[in-house]
Amino acid sequence: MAGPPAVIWGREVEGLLRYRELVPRLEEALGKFSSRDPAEVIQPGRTTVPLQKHHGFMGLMPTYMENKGVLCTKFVCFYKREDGSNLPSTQATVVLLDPEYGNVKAVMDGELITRMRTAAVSAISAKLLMCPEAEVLAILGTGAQAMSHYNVFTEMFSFKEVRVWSCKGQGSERFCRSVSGPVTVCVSAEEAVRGADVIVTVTRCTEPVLFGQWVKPGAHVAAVGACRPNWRELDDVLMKEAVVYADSREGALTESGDVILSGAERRQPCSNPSEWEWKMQCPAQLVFDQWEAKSCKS
Ligand SMILES: NC(=O)c1ccc[n+]([C@@H]2O[C@H](COP(=O)([O-])OP(=O)(O)OC[C@H]3O[C@@H](n4cnc5c(N)ncnc54)[C@H](O)[C@@H]3O)[C@@H](O)[C@H]2O)c1
Ligand SMILES: O=C(O)[C@@H]1CCCCN1
Repeated sequence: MAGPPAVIWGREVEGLLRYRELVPRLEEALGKFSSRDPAEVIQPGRTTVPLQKHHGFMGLMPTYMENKGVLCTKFVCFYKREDGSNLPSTQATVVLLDPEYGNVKAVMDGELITRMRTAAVSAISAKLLMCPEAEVLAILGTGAQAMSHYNVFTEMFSFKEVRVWSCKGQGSERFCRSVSGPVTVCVSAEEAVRGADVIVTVTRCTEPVLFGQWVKPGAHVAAVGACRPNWRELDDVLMKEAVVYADSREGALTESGDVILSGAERRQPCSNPSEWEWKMQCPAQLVFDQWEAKSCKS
């Protein structure tokens, strides 16, 4: 008889997760996911339940890695809070099961896991796609994802300048206090992104905040925030000019408002997966991925 599950919460998760270990594991797992070998990763598109009364959604994100013996799911609730409340916009729990018996082995606080996993995957996309001489990073948004993106991007790369912008300056002060390096706070999204080599969009907005006319050719954009089919962060111009990469084609075509609503041309996947579902990853033990659209303005 299996014992009760381990509960790994809050500070304990914080003490265990390090980008230097997480990033290579994610690279490996996303590569396996792209291979489409069911013994490596089975990860159906997530099921999303609207929580209309609370302006939110619950997503169920199961994954099985047979070869690794990892069976797990994440439950994530995310909200579009308009009331100025301080409640978090994302809460998550990760449940790890024994694939042979089905018993729960561990229950983990998924909030930090979500923050770090998402940012790590964006950083991996930059590692593979950004121009090697990239000097300027711009982050649109100043919330939880903005901070985790700042942390992993500055740990993995040497930018000369990091700029940040948020709607009405919300959270900029807290952002500057919380991160450990220099930041330039910009008064407009345009000011932040003009001339930037890498742009991360991590806002909760539902209309475009990043416009193609501001983005310099060759810039790499990690578009993270618009994770519902009717939410946007990038405008049609940028989407149509960009080469778009996603870790899951199905996910992007089901959940990415930027992909779905822009009418951007879709190429069929080709025999070389790196051209479409490239060597992107999705986590291993911490498996619970979804889509994440990345574009690289050509
Ligand atoms: N793709 C993924 O895997 C993934 C993972 C986690 C979170 N997300 C999404 O990323 C987004 C950011 O997540 P978070 O946890 O940092 O949220 P957060 O609430 O901590 O921060 C949101 C930021 O967006 C800004 N903002 C809100 N409304 C805006 C608007 N209309 N225009 C411009 N900026 C606006 C806020 O000022 C804040 O800086 C959310 O939409 C979330 O659902 C996606
Ligand atoms: O997959 C996730 O963890 C995120 C949480 C927030 C909404 C979008 N998806």
